[in-house]
Amino acid sequence: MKCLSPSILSADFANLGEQIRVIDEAGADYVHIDVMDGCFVPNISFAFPVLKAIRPLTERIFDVHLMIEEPIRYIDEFAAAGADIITVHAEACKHLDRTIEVIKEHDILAGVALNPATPLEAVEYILPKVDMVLLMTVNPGFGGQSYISYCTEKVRKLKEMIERQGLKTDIQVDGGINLDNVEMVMDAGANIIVAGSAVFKGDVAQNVQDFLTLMK
Ligand SMILES: O=C(CO)[C@H](O)[C@H](O)COP(=O)(O)O
Repeated sequence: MKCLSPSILSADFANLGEQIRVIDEAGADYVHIDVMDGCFVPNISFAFPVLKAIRPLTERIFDVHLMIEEPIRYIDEFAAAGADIITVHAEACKHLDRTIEVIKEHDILAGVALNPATPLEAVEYILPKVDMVLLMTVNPGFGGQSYISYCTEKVRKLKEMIERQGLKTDIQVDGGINLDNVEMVMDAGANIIVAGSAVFKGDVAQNVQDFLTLMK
């Protein structure tokens, strides 16, 4: 299953509700919600109040990417605010296994994310417990950066690791994905595509449709 997950970090916040309606009507599968704490990453974005405000606007999957230190402290709040998937960074968790367990207790999907330079071994043992691995393809913190080319090989190796373990874990890529490189990352094995600036710059509905056409 291939899914497009537009990152609202790049949306026009003054018209956030309207932008969510546009991506929903254009057929985006997920809404990617980047939560940043100014500590794990050098930027601060938004959290529960924004999730709660936009939750009634769409039934699309809320794909919540927590770029925060020790996310275990806030899993209950994000689940209550309407998250369908919560992804935490392996680098941000003292106890990754316990954090994943807490997400699963809410009967929602659990993901684990890795920064570009973090080796895949960091997820080897947790793979059977997670629904998705998010490979960052830029250094997290900001939209609009360029794709880091060594990440393509990393996606391929993750796909092999997943297959070796007999699993069907989703592979999400996030950062610098656009209409020119989306087929390359899908060929490498990614099936959940996050795109921020490539969706929200210009004609948002057309951009979603262009991605979905290439992702068929
Ligand atoms: O997680 C993120 C930043 O940390 C964003 O989701 C990501 O950068 C998407 O933005 P763009 O597609 O513009 O690169």
